[in-house]
Amino acid sequence: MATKGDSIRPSPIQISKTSKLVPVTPKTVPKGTQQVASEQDCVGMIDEIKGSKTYKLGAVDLLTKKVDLGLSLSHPKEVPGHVGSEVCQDGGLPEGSGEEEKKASEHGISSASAKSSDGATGLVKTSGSAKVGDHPDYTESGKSSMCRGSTSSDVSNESSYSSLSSRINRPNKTNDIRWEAIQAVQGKDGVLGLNHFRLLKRLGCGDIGSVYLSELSGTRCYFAMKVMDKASLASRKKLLRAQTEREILQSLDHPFLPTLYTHFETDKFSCLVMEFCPGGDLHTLRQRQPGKHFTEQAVKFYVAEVLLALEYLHMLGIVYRDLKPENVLVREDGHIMLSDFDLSLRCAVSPILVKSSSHESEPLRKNPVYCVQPACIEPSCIQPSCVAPTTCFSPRFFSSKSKKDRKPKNEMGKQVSPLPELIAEPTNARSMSFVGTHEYLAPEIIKGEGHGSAVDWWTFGIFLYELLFGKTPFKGSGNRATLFNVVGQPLRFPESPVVSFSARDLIRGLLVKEPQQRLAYKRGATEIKQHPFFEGVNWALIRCASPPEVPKPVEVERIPAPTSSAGNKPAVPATKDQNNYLEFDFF
Ligand SMILES: Nc1ncnc2c1ncn2[C@@H]1O[C@H](COP(=O)(O)OP(=O)(O)OP(=O)(O)O)[C@@H](O)[C@H]1O
Repeated sequence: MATKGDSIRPSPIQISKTSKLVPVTPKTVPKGTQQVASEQDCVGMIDEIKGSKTYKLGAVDLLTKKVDLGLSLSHPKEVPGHVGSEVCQDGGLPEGSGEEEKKASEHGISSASAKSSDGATGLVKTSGSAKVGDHPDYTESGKSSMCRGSTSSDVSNESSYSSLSSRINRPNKTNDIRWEAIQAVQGKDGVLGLNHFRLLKRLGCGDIGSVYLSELSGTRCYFAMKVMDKASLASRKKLLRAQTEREILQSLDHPFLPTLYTHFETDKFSCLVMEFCPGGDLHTLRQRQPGKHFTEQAVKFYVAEVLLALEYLHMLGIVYRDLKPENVLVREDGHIMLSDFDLSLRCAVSPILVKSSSHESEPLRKNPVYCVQPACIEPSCIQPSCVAPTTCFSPRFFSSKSKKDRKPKNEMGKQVSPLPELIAEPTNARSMSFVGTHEYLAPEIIKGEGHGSAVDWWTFGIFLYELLFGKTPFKGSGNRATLFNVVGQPLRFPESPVVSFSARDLIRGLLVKEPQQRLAYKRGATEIKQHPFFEGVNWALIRCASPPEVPKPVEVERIPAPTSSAGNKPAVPATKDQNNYLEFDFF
């Protein structure tokens, strides 16, 4: 949600492996961490990318020249960072939730998802405002709905699937009032649809859809609903991306990753209902800091949480591939949520328990403790309850003691690493896709050498650098120059702000151009957690630590719903064809 700020990045790029990316040989682009690639080498490399068919479709036009495609967006103010390859074609706000079935069907909502006749009752007819985060009045238990299937005969297969998927047990959501509210409505009405929600405000627009702040009608439970226009996805060949994102979201249950409360389809739209993060994203938050960079303590907090999220994803065989501050959202409690999985790669993973909770160190190649299935790429194969070690955090996150008061290292070791050590690094994954955001692209992606999970550790290094210094290390005057720098320029640190030796040392370890030499290549997040930068972090309990900043509750204006006599204005916003989104027209 990088709506403001001085550095608006282009949207990520993606060229699938079917594009004719010709890997650059070591001869053309020198390997090694400190070698400098000549401009000629990189020109050759980029020309080869440019020559591919996919390039001509637009995605990598960003490498060499600015394309205006993204500038035709209807809401340029709301979608900065998206001057990239694709126009946001989500078709605007979907049909009015809570509107009568007739109107809904006129505008493309299937009778299945719009069938609830009490949709209108969900419209709040009082004025005033409510704070997001207030506990809802809603008290009905959803538990009885857990085993009830949809009774609707006209729901699509996908809708039925979504209602089933939302019943997956998620231990992290046991006491979540939103979860219960969704379950209760599902139990009452069967499959959820747009008519169950009030779309209050557009939060932003990505490459494959728009995200709206939504209220589950009558519950004061707020969600972020990602709405994707299916026809647009199909015509732009983005269906697979959308499906990947949905399947990944369905498999997650982690405090720093999004909860997918439900998913449903209408004739026209595919909708993902997720947790709403009122704190915006770290890119926007960083711009508000003095000097436009975070303090080292704040950085330690944010990157530690991101690290745990990445560790969990790797355990599931998911290479995230798009880490950047824009994708790290701040929840209402100030903790983070990594969002946006449409560029992620799913692959096989073979977790190895290298150390049990005592300090044994013999590698256990069988995995009796964890039940992540080796080589299982289907999220449904993974039991969320098997990954408990990554879900606990520390109330005393930062060591507040002075150096002389600190316990000897071995005692600290006992305090901070009592957990078993598990390596679940999908290092053998190989993708030839050209995906990511220029300033964050790993050298092996740019060189087309094939990449695996080590790209996430590279981007983690860039992310750490940007939060600390307020800029990324290899940014050039344009995208092309940035790519040259990533591949060939050595890492340098600015003189200010002053950053600790351990932070710089960690960045140096992560931003090694050769993936095999990079920190965490072999043992994943475990290697990073043990770096002195994180000394004193109690990984098991970070969730209870005080965040650097807790967002103010968002005021949601309760605009009275129009009565049926106020019908001279359309109850739904205009579509993009009318080139005029009327977001608040109805609400
Ligand atoms: N759960 C959420 N809570 C609050 N805002 C969100 C949430 N999810 C997404 N957003 C905001 O909505 C906007 C669109 O998000 P979305 O994930 O669709 O795309 P994106 O991250 O901009 O990029 P991409 O093009 O890779 O999909 C972003 O600005 C994001 O910050």
